[in-house]
Amino acid sequence: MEEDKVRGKAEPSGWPAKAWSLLSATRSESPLIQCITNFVSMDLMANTLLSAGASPAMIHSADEIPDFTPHARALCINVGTLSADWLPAMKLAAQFACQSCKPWVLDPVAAGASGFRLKACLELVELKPTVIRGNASEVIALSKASLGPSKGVDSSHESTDAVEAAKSLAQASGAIVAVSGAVDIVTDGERVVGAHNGVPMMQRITATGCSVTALIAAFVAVDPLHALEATVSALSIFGVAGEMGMNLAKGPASLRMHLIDSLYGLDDAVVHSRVSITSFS
Ligand SMILES: Nc1ncnc2c1ncn2[C@@H]1O[C@H](COP(=O)(O)OP(=O)(O)O)[C@@H](O)[C@H]1O
Ligand SMILES: Cc1ncsc1CCOP(=O)(O)O
Ligand SMILES: [Mg+2]
Repeated sequence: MEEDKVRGKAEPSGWPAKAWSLLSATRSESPLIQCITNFVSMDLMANTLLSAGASPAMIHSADEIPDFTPHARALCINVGTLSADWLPAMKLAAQFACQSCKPWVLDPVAAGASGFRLKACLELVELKPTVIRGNASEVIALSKASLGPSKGVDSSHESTDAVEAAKSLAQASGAIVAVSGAVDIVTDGERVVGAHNGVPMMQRITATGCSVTALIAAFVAVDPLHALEATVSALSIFGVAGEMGMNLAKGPASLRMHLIDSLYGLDDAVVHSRVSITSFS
């Protein structure tokens, strides 16, 4: 019962306890997370989930979705290397997740880079993701339903430029919307909460954004009734792992390794001293 209280809505001063409770639950429950993701991120995403205690399955064939998706605790869909033949499976999996009352999380990689990609992302948003996590340029493109001045998968905006876009996307879609960056912003359309952890070098490793989206799926899997809290906690915990990893790293390649090791080794004391989450409204 005590655990239920801690897993509920975090009071402003209760964020570190909330984040620790969600990481602990992920370690003890080892939720099965189905990931339909891009070719670049498959390895780092699976290793991020494993190091956090979750159980990843990179299963994307439409032939397997009716049998498999209802058994997953959450689904992560990432359009990073999208092609027309993958989209039907993504939509089918989202539909199965919704029918089975399982949370699902969308990563709209490079949403504003092409008309094909933007249309696909908008169609996926129609299928009611629990959480949408992108960088600022992706969230602005999705919110305005328009192509952007695109740097491809990287952002040309700061996360703070995307607060209004995130709120309006959350209101229009019913999803929790997270914008990653120097400060990670999370909103349900009304509340706006920021996670202040992480290091700039995380942008120099491909698929850190994809991987934190999968970690969000794991945290939402263990606390589906508090998706905003789970989302901001996952972003903060991943950022703390980056900070701890940076203490040992010499550059992006060793940060990739040390980030994973740090996520695996995070303890109560480090989480309580490092998690930095504040409410903006
Ligand atoms: N300037 C920064 N300072 C600290 N952490 C950052 C910074 N930029 C990105 N991050 C972190 O790196 C991870 C990936 O975010 P981001 O680069 O925005 O995503 P994407 O790779 O999808 O563009 C997130 O955990 C985010 O918090
Ligand atoms: C480089 C690249 N190209 C297509 S998907 C991808 C990975 C993007 O990963 P992230 O959004 O986490 O930087
Ligand atoms: Mg990304």
